[in-house]
Amino acid sequence: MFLYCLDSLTSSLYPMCIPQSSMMFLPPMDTRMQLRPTSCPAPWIGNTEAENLQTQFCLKKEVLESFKSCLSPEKEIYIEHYVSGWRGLVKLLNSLGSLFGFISKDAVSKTQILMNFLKSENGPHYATVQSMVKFELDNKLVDVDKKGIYPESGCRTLLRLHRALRWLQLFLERLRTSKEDDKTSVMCRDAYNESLAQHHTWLIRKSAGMAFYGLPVRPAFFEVMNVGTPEQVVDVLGKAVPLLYEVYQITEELYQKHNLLDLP
Ligand SMILES: CCCCCCCC/C=C\CCCCCCCC(=O)N[C@@H](COP(=O)(O)O)[C@H](O)/C=C/CCCCCCCCCCCCC
Repeated sequence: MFLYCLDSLTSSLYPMCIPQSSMMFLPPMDTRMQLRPTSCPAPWIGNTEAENLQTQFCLKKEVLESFKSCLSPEKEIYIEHYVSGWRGLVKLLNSLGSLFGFISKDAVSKTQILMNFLKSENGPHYATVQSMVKFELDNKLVDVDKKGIYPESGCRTLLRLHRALRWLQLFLERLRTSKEDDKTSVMCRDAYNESLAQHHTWLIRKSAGMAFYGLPVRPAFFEVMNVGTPEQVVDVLGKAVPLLYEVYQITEELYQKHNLLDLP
């Protein structure tokens, strides 16, 4: 069945395809059709009033630039810019509607944990992923032997985002090479099954699976990215995907070297 959803950024209607069998999982129609005014953000977006104002999202400025700046010439990863890239993505996610609220909340809580470390007295140790790993390992602040004593360590928190980065990279690559009629929900689901899903519980997998049906169709999705024509979107994605892959690979190798890839 086709539903027409009000896009909170463009205030236009976009169609999304939802199978009849999934309708029972969706929020009531009045919630789905609600127009969220730009001055009335979801409550989990940012830290300050200013941050919370939902200005128009720009993929290049808010995601690509942040992930670009997060790599130092020595290939260290600056946590501040890494987090800022995720916050840009969360902004985009929030603009897609309340169906994605549970995903957005989790991403915000993870970025907040890392920001809190950065702002703490140990902040300088959290400047880069490399320095954070060294600091937490040297001071035994990580559950390397799987005890679950440090459920909010920086290493464990970043690992969750790191796994999500793999999903993002796979999803964007599918989006980049897709055709106009290809389904975003299928691209998203396939990328998810290939990456994050194996780390999630049954309930999260089912909820995520339902949420994917609420994704806008490809042309509407491209519009939300606010990059320009479909050709320009494809061009930007062509730059974003290798960049995300590089950040992912650096983290993956670092975590592998220190046996941190299975932190509970
Ligand atoms: C340029 C276009 C980009 C497309 C838009 C992308 C927007 C993505 C924004 C945020 C992505 C969400 C990142 C989610 C981080 C999830 C971390 C995680 O795995 N958390 C789980 C484990 O944490 P702990 O319990 O061990 O602390 C947690 O259980 C998860 C809860 C929420 C569900 C996460 C489902 C993730 C689905 C993949 C993202 C789908 C987004 C679809 C929108 C395009």
